[in-house]
Amino acid sequence: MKDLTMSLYCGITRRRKSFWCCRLLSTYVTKTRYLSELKEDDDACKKAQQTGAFYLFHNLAPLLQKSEHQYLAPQHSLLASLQKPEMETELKGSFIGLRKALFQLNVKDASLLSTAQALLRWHDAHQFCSRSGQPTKKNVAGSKRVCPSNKIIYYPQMTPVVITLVSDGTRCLLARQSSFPKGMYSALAGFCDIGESLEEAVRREVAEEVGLEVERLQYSASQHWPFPNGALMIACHATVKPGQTEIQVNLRELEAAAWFSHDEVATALRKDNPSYQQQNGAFPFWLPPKLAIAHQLIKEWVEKPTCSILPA
Ligand SMILES: NC(=O)C1=CN([C@@H]2O[C@H](COP(=O)(O)OP(=O)(O)OC[C@H]3O[C@@H](n4cnc5c(N)ncnc54)[C@H](OP(=O)(O)O)[C@@H]3O)[C@@H](O)[C@H]2O)C=CC1
Ligand SMILES: [Mg+2]
Repeated sequence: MKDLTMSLYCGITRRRKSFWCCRLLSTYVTKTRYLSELKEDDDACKKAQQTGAFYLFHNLAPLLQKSEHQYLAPQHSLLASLQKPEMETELKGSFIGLRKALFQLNVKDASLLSTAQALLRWHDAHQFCSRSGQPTKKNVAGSKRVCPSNKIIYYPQMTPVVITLVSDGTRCLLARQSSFPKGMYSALAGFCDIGESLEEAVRREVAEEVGLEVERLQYSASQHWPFPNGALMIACHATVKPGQTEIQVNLRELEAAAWFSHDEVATALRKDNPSYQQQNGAFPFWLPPKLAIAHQLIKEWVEKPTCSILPA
């Protein structure tokens, strides 16, 4: 049972009724302030847990129910202690790896489960103070851990990753790693180095991976991404100078990279993930699923390939 209780993640969805202010606040502001209060106030958080809704995890795998071609993520109120098999039988579901299920969940559940898993993984990896070596203690909300001997507070950390769709004005550059599913190409991604700005990370990653110099870039959006250990994906469009488009693939990082025409990309975007192999043994070209920010970047480019981009 220890595993299950350790892995409970509190996703409180019901608002406290007694919360009021002098002026009328929007639902979003009220909810945000309530959640912020729960992070600071252990007693309020314990109280909220009595009426809150929970996702269940076991060894970082959420409890899900299979329904046709999708997974459902049921929420539960506080549960009696049960062993894993009884829990699965009782709740008519099973604990399934997030990597397997993520693309078959609705957007809200996928986002909450990814956040919950990242938080659980961080707690699991920060059981001890790196200064004193003593066990750290988590607050009730799970928003921080404190070392009782020297009072150092540890907050959950995120790793920034840049993801860039490079264009030469008419084509876009897509690449694949050998670990990607067969035939899938994506935008260039890379972890930010310590001390780097977002712009510097984009320029370095593009130079390292495909040997090109970025001339202009434009921020698009960001996304929390649960794999491999949770990252903040920061997505940008970038252009290279016309006439300086010869790719030199860094084979230590990528299996292949190539320029793709607007038509090729627009056609691939309309297709689902093809799992079949063609007669010549090759796999058809396809793109990351809708939930991935790479898909959003590529879709934006297809819809507006010549959007104005700022100097890098
Ligand atoms: N949501 C989306 O649409 C997409 C998300 N991604 C995600 O972006 C992430 C980064 O892309 P990727 O091309 O692999 O990154 P990189 O190009 O930076 O290469 C990864 C390598 O960098 C090293 N590295 C440096 N810093 C870190 C760190 N903080 N954590 C882990 N490894 C680090 C590791 O090398 P070593 O093992 O030798 O130490 C690792 O194998 C991936 O985790 C991937 O899941 C990628 C594409 C699309
Ligand atoms: Mg990379």
